[in-house]
Amino acid sequence: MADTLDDDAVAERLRGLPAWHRDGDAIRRRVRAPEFLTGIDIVTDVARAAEDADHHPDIDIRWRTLTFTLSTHSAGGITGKDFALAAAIDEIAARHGAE
Ligand SMILES: C[C@H](O)[C@H](O)[C@H]1CNC2=NC(N)=NC(=O)C2=N1
Repeated sequence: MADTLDDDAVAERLRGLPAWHRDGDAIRRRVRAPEFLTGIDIVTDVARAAEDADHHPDIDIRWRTLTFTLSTHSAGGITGKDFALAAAIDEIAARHGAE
């Protein structure tokens, strides 16, 4: 099981991923897709990355706005796995022209 990161480590890593913020035991970002179906493509690509990593986000879809929430449930907090998937989500969002 991955170790949870302490508050300072979470804050330090968030500085490298400015689209993300902390909410309790999770990190979260909103992605605004150019079109609804582009948002669904983003969700599909994130789902594939999540399966590859065996680490899965909570995803909220509202028209063109996607919200991704990452936490390591088995560890009861935020771990390096969450930041690795966060970076992958940033790359996928950028590739699809999302903000
Ligand atoms: C057995 C498998 O590795 C676990 O159930 C994984 C699957 N995906 C997961 N995703 C997230 N976000 N947290 C987990 O603890 C987790 N556990």
